[in-house]
Amino acid sequence: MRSLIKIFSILTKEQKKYCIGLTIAMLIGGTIEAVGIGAILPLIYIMGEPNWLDQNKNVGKLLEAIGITTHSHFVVLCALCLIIIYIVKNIYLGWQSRMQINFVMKGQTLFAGELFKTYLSRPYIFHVNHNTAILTRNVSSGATTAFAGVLIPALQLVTEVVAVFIIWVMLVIVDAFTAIVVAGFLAIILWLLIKAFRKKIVEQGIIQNKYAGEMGRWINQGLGSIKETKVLEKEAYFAHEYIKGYTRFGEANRKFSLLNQMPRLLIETIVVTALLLLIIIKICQGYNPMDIVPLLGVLALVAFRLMPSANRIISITNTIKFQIAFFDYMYDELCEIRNRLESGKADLLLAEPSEKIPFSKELLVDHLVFKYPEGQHEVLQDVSFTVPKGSFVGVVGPSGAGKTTFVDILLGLLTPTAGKITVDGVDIQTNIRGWQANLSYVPQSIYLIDGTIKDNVALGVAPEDFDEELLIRALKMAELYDFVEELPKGIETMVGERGVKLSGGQRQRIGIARALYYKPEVLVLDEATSALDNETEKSITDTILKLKGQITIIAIAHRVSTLEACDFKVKFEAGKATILSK
Ligand SMILES: Nc1ncnc2c1ncn2[C@@H]1O[C@H](COP(=O)(O)OP(=O)(O)OP(=O)(O)O)[C@@H](O)[C@H]1O
Repeated sequence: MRSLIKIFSILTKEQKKYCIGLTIAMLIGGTIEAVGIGAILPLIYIMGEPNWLDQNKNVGKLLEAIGITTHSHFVVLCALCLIIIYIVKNIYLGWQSRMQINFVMKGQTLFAGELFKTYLSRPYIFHVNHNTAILTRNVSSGATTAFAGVLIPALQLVTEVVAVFIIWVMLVIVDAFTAIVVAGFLAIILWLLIKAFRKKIVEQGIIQNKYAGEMGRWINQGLGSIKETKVLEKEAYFAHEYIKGYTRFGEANRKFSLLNQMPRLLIETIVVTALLLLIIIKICQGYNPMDIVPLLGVLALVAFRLMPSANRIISITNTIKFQIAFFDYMYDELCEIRNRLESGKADLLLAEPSEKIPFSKELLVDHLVFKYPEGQHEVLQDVSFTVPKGSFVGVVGPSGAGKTTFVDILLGLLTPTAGKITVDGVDIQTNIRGWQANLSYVPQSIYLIDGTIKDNVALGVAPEDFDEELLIRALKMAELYDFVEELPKGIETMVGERGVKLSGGQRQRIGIARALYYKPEVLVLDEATSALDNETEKSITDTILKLKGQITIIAIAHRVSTLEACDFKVKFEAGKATILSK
């Protein structure tokens, strides 16, 4: 019940309405199902009673009116009615399944998309602290678990309980006392079994969930660094770690499947044993076996009608319990999505590019302090300097000095612990998107999508906004144009996953072309030319320098040649920054 309320609470108002409609449809479906099962009994009864029409004169008269006078004709009529009941029942159940599948698929698609949006929009520091494999698992399985793993089983549980109740009422009509005693007996067994297995099943759900993430992590790590994996001959290591995770994952699934089978076998054993014990006791008490046949017949009928439903109830309850750990883990995020969808703010999450913050004078780094949430000490301590618009600033310093951290703050990815960066007096933190609209960034390692050169340079640009002239200009500036021109497919050449079909230097130059395509006001380079040979590096630096004065360049670099033309250098060391004139 708690799960049902919880799962219901993640739905939007519209989904709740649909869900209530679906529940009603499922209840009707359950009733029709029960009626379908029950309807066979009267047919069998009538077939065994050749004098039925004589005993029920009123019905007989009615049937006469439609030309049915013999018992055989009456049986044929009943059979035809049953055929119609079954056809109608199954058409209805087919329609109900369609409704159910539509609801699940639409809900899953909506929530999975929103979950991906949620993660994309989380601050950079969230991604620093979260493993991508876990986020991938959440996006791909979170919504499926909520809808197909918990919500639908919960609705099935409700309908199953109602169907059982209807079957039970029908059995009460046949033999009230026996139906009540057997149902009470089955209910106690059911309750005891659900209680006995609950803890173990939840435990296995937690384990399965944990190792699903672990497996993803080892796949990413092994395949993501395939070169190192091969050269260091670590194939066996990654395979072993993955298999270790999969074994635990498989073990949890195996235990769950076993635990899920147990109740069915136990119920059957208990019910059959109880019936047979009853025979033995009655015979020991001196009853004639023939005398106990009628009682046993009814008992067996009640027990065997209710047993499959009892099994289904346990199986559905167990499935929910198995999934509930992951659902609970995802609950807050799913609620957050619901709130966003209901407030109509879903589209604001991935906002359109904002208006640029005007940048006409200077960029001021003002007493900047930064400490990583899980870091031991301040990486930046009271860093201050000014970058006039149009200047070229070199950022230098030993490894681990905080250069990338500074750049990440400048890019609006990290929030300073204290101090600020202002653009013409406006704190960038007050309008990060507006500030980012001025920026282009070339990181140390470029991430290329598995698309064409054009897709990678004009990344995310809609076909109607694509500007070929800008692309050619950017390729020329990044010293890539000649290379691309020689390719049979030119800018339509596929680069392979993460650009595996290109050299390191070509990948780097695509990154530079990508940054230049957007005609930024501020170009931030983090070791952007370090993968290039001296000649190409010089020629790209010269091209970029032609932009000097028009755009502001902030470049982390180690090579003296890259920094030759800079206006001044900022040296980071032990958290402090000092200005070095060229
Ligand atoms: N997520 C993090 N949590 C805690 N500490 C971190 C985190 N990321 C970086 N650091 C620490 O912050 C310090 C500065 O790192 P940063 O990457 O900014 O240095 P860097 O000057 O760019 O080095 P390099 O030239 O080697 O790239 C390092 O001591 C690093 O260990």
